Amino acid sequence: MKIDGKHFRSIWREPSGEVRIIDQRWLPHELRIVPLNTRKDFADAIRDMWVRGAPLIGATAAYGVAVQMAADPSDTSLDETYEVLHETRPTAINLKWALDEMNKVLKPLAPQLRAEAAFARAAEICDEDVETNRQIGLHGLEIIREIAAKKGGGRVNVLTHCNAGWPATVDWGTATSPVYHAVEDGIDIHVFVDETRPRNQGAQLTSWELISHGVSHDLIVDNAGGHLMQHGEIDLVIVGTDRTTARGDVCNKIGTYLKALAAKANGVPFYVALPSPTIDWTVVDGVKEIPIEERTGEEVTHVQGRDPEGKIISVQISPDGTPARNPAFDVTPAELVTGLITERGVSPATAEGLAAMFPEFAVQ
Ligand SMILES: CSC[C@@H](O)[C@@H](O)C(=O)COP(=O)(O)O
Repeated sequence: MKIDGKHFRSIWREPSGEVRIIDQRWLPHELRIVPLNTRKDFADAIRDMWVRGAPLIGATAAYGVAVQMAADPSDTSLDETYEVLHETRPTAINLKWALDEMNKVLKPLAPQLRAEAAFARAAEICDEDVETNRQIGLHGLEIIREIAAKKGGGRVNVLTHCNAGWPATVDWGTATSPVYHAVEDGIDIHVFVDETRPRNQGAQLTSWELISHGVSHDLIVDNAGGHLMQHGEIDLVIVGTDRTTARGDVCNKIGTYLKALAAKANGVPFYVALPSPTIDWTVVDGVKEIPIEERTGEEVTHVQGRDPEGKIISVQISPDGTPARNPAFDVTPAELVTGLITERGVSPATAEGLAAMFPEFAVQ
């Protein structure tokens, strides 16, 4: 998508061979592009959220393997790299998926052939992500078109949580892709953006990308969604996911579950946009089985923003020494999900629905 009219992906390889990312810690206030040169750079970038969002975490890990293969293509190095990158963040399954994809290609190869093959597969993973998200957008567009038609062409209001936009993927985004396609289709569409405490991905990233693309939106506090639904101001919810189970339980940014409950209580359709690498076919009960990342309490006791001089600063908002819990994700049970918007179409959030859509992956 575009920044100041120029097309960007969230990760790319320069003609010189260097892998670069947008360091998302400074958005929306500063656009900092940084190279990732070593395995440690890649691990730090994922763990400390220079990059974030399930699909982008996977793509970054793939390039991390490639860069390490250029430095040391031995079996030991390949195995260690899997471990080092895998332990950076526990919840998004795309990380493991991408590392497994890399291993599938690299393990059978002689070490001297690994670097080139690794860069080629990492580039493919990125291209596949872009196309997958484009397809998700087209399937999501059908849902939005139907709602627009029911409203006689009136404004379609979408609520979204966290950032499941293009900075969370290689391009297009998952939850935002249907929105961008709707805009292109000429549909009058408006997005309510949950700020998404504690890291404020909605306030800092979703608002930023929607402004950049001229998409009508309002930033709202996390607790406003239920009120807006009660008053008929939301037509549908679309969120992303970090891991979806074989029966359609959806793990996503903390707070998603509360939005799903409010949507159910108010008869608002609740959709989840997901590329198939986000499905963990080995897991059924999301609440019991998905590891939920616990991040530092400092993300809760402090907020980051720009001061009047334009400097990016962190401000403490609670008393000194306040203990804080910071679970980063929650699980929305499948029965609260209206549908899963995948690259192959919209599936019901059921084991049967997902297995019918992806028969080659479903565990029998
Ligand atoms: C397309 S992204 C879906 C999710 O990855 C997104 O909504 C989300 O929860 C991101 O969490 P983050 O902690 O910023 O990596």
